[in-house]
Amino acid sequence: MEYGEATVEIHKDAIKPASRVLLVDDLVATGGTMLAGVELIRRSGGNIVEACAVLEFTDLEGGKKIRANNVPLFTLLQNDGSM
Ligand SMILES: O=P(O)(O)OC[C@H]1O[C@H](OP(=O)(O)OP(=O)(O)O)[C@H](O)[C@@H]1O
Ligand SMILES: Nc1ncnc2[nH]cnc12
Repeated sequence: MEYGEATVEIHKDAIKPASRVLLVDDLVATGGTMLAGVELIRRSGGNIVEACAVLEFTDLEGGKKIRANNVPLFTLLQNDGSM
């Protein structure tokens, strides 16, 4: 997602209506992957209670975009530089 295009899919029945969802990934870089997950979960009728990741590259501002979409995001480590 960071440098091109990718597809994120979910099973139609993966999220029961009004489910409380915790969205977990290892890394937030541009935020594209997590935002695709947010959209899929919300379209499926789920409520995202919180999202979390081990590492956030703050220079890419993906975390900012996720939080701007009303998703409380917790990241364990933040690095200002994306390797
Ligand atoms: O915030 P983004 O810019 O979307 O990047 C974060 C995503 O990139 C990595 O996945 P990747 O697609 O590289 O596959 P991988 O998990 O198999 O390494 C990582 O696991 C996240 O899911
Ligand atoms: N900048 C990055 N470094 C390492 N893994 C990644 N996955 C997505 N973006 C990445």
